[in-house]
Amino acid sequence: MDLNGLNTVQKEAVCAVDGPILVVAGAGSGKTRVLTYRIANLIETHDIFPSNILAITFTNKAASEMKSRIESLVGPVSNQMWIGTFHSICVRILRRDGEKIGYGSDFVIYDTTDQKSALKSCYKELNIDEKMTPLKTYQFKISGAKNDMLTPEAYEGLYGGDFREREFIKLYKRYQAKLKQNQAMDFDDLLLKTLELFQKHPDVLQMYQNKFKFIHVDEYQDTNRAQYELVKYLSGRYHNLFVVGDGDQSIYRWRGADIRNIQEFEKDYVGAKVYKLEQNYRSSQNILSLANSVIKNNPNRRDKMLWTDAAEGDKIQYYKAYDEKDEARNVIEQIKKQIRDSGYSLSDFAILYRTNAQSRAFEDMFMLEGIQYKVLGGAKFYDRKEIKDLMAYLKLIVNHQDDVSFLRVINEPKRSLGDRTIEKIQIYASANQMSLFDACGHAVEIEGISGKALQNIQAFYKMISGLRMRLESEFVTTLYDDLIEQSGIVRAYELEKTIEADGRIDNIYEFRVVVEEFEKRSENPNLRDFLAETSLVSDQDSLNDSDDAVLLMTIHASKGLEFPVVFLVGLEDQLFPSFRSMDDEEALEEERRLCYVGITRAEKCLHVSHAKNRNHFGRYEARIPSVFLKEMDAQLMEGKDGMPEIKTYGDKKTKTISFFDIQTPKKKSNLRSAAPQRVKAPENTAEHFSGYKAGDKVTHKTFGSGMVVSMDQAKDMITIVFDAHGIKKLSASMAPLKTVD
Ligand SMILES: Nc1ncnc2c1ncn2[C@@H]1O[C@H](COP(=O)(O)OP(=O)(O)OP(=O)(O)O)[C@@H](O)[C@H]1O
Ligand SMILES: [Mg+2]
Repeated sequence: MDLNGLNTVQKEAVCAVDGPILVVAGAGSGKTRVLTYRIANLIETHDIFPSNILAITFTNKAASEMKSRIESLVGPVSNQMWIGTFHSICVRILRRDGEKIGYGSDFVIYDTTDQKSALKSCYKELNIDEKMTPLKTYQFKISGAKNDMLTPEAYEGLYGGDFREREFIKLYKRYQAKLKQNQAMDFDDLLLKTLELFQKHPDVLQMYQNKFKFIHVDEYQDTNRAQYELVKYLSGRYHNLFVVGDGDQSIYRWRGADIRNIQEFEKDYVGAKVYKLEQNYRSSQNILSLANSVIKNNPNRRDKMLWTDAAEGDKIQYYKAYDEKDEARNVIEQIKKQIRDSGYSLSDFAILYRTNAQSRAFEDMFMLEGIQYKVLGGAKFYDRKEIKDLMAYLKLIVNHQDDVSFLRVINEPKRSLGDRTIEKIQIYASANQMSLFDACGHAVEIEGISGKALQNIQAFYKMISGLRMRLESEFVTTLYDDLIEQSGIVRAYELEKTIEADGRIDNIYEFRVVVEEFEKRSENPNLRDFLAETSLVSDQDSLNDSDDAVLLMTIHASKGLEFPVVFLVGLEDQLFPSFRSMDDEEALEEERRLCYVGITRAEKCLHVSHAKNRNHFGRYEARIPSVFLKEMDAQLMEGKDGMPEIKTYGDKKTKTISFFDIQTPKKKSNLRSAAPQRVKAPENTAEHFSGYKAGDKVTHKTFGSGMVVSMDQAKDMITIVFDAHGIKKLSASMAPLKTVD
């Protein structure tokens, strides 16, 4: 096997075969690359069967990237290997063997929204007031208990105490019972139930221990207790466990991740070999030094040497914005400038922020300018109402027991069924111990349901049962098409005749593309697997590599990824670090690690910014720059737009001057340029404009056909009136426009 793409230590780690192995190293040092090569090497050089290999990654995207890299190294035999996230591996195990602990292979997976609806009905049944205890509070508490592997009973044993704890325990028990009754599991359950299966059925565990002779885990620093145990169980026989990670990038403490798992690996796995990688291949020297100037403020960390062969590179670009709109405006100006001056394309840029809500200011500005962008995670595709509805339909087709999905779609689109009618179905179902859907099969017997309501319920029952009968024999796309047709969901939106409804119809067809793609890539496509896969779509997964668009995502979602140019925005106290962490030392350290992750995503160029004012939940507030910004080594940075240039102060004597000490300079003459720096129009802009003139007919990728109204060369702006979307001002050089003859 060709190991030329590796340095000496990387090679040693790749070639180590037996026993527990830990690779610890800073960001961008090739940990994921080593893990990938090692798997290929096991197959190629040591003739290990791919079916004896397990690789656990942090996101589905990382899994599919690894799959294709391994496939390119060893060919299609790689298909027999298990690669996936903890959750998807557990789904696979439970689909095969879950019946031993009382789950049919058709169990459904509840995402956070389903989880909330289930909780909501538990609240109702137990008379818990949502105003006193928001759903989120107990949802979080349940997840916390599960991450610590505490069942309701175990939790009760530990914290039986006061009224609120007793209320919580009651709720936790009811919630678990409800899930069981619906043949459903939430994300945390997937891990717990797998562990339960292994504990109760040693023969099943043994089978998997024998199968997975070689086990790999990427991003090991972010494993929680349950994940740690799972790995421990699976590797219990052969002890061939290969994990890679970086303590400085542990950013999921709030989800129960325990940094000690990596710190104590050598104790947990006796005889473990440890490799440390020190060369960074991702970032320029300036970016690395900046990352170090921040992370070194965390006490209790192992200091790592991280160096690079790469040149110093560009200075870090700093921008103090007036408010969040100005921050977004600056980002777009910089993107345009770098595209013109340095030949980058849109997909080379990523905007990273602390909270999802920050994306809006950027989205608005991108839309205004007609620049393609993509938001990873957040309230995008899979969170949309119509997609949730369709998922619920599909879930109900697969699993009739699923009351949560039933309630979501029974009256969607409207079937003239009032709350009273639904209540009657609920009463009948619970009296006869059947699911709500099954109760619909007995609708004639239900007191008080007759006429139109009865007909509609029966039609609904017939439709879902009919689709279910064809589950095994039909293409998933055919089922999907028939569902749309028979449920009347599109027709109902068509009747609304609003732009919003049109958008929803578009999404429903967009979702069909998702189904179709699934069908193309799976060996044995079926609806159950489709649902399992889509329920697990994590933040990173809506990313489609081929599209040329600027990427927007939270720093959490950017883990493991890399981009030529990164904008780290919103560096303000209370936002980043988040307000929750301000008085909690450990939480603040976690935020600092998050900042380290953000900085180290950048390859060539990093921009950091903060706003002096920000609209925060509808209030306009003055903001204080982030403590992390103060920690960043000022000498590596370059100011802009009215800010003093940091470089001017970069002589040796003033080396320790903090970035913020120099914001109000005494001597003006020290400033290199205090005047706002205008982006110089590049030589060839005229050509862009000479391409268009007022009256030209054009087409735009998103807005369709339209006519040029006017142009402003200095601002790189072109105004177009679109047939279907009205007047838009777009960037002349970047908007995806074509002239029509
Ligand atoms: N020996 C090498 N020669 C050339 N490029 C390398 C080498 N090792 C790693 N790289 C490249 O460096 C970049 C970072 O590697 P990789 O993503 O594996 O790092 P990582 O340690 O997993 O980072 P992170 O901590 O962010 O997950 C990738 O583009 C990878 O292809
Ligand atoms: Mg990695």
